[in-house]
Amino acid sequence: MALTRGIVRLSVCLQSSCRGAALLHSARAPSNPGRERVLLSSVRFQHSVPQSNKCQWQLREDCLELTYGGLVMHFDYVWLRDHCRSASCYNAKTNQRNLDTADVALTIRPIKTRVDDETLFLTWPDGHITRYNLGWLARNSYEGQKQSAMQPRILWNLDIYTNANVPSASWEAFMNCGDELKKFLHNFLLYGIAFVEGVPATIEDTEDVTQRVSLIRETMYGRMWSFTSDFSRGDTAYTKLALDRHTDTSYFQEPCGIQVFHCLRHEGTGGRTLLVDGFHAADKVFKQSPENFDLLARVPIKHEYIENMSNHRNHMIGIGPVLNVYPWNNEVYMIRYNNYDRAVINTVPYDVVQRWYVAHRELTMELRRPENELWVKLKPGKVLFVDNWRVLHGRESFTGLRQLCGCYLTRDDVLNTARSLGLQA
Ligand SMILES: C[N+](C)(C)CCCC[C@H](N)C(=O)O
Ligand SMILES: O=C(O)CCC(=O)C(=O)O
Ligand SMILES: [Fe+2]
Repeated sequence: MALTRGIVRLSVCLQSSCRGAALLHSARAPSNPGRERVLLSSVRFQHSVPQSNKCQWQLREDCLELTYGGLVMHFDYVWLRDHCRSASCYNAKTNQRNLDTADVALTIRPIKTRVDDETLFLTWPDGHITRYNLGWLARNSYEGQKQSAMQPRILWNLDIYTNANVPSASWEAFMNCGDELKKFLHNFLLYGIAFVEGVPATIEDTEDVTQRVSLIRETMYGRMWSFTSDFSRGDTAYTKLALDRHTDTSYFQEPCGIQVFHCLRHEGTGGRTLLVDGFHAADKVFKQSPENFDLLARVPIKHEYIENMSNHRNHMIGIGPVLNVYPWNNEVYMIRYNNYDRAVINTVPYDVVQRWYVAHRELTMELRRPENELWVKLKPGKVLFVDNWRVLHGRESFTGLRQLCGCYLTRDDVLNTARSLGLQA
């Protein structure tokens, strides 16, 4: 009877591992190496008392299987010893591990196990007792992580973004009030773009705005940069030409996380900014052709920046797939897409190259659908933050004098600020 229940639960678990296409899961159904062992196992499930309690557990040969809150979880025994949060194993003041993991026998198993209410108690061979809150285990289990997104997002096209009526932050409130900053970051995390309005049109004031959110990521373009179409640098950005949608610094091993733009002046025509949600396009590819999604997530692609100006010489190379996904849930966390800066493809054989071009074409078609394009004219006062790991930007060609200032931000520091305000990031 208990064994039958175990099998039923396992099949539920197998199904649930395929859920969540919104996370951009790959088509490949995860294999479950534990399945056969459960079918052969004759170990009985233990119920925590009372019987009606939602927790069940059994000590299997190679792991502790725990069913709690509708989730079947498997914990390796060394893991259970290693993550002990007792005062001697873990310093709660610094949130650092004290225990030396290398001291744990790789064959360790608890000599006594019990569950009461919300706590799992494990007694180890040396008498040490580890306590785990069941909710903590559920949140920190592989099975739990697999089902949830690291970062909740709203994937958008023009309609979705327009209908959401996302407010811009207003400069005064943004600079002085934590709540306005929190709302701004909340929107930024959801949509990958956010605006602050009413900012004085100077480089200094733009810098002050960014300092509310993060440290600046200095690059070979400088800390705060300000540029016009004077071809002072060896890149198309420094001309009046149109730029198709792209992410910046794809030629860095870690592309810049966030880009800030503030148009300080424009006396002329054109020059609108184009924004496209790269994750929305990736999600479409995933749903239409998982094999293409897989290629974009696996084939390593080089991007390169070679600048040979008299006063600026740079050679940058970055390598990584177009879509970077978390392997445990296939959630996309970074898109690297810049057809201008993409370097020679020489990391895969020709037949993979052929399939990769097909996949790249499908993604490009999605990125180019007019209904996915958001066009905005940046005006003095309006500062735009773009998640450069998610939202592609471009610009219309223009005439006249156009001066744009801005900077890149360190992603870690933006997320750090968001977390410190209580946001999930
Ligand atoms: C923003 N700023 C003008 C400083 C740099 C422009 C960098 C342009 C480069 N092709 C890239 O996409 O990374
Ligand atoms: O001129 C613009 O609006 C943006 C140019 C660009 O893509 C960049 O500076 O990264
Ligand atoms: Fe750019």
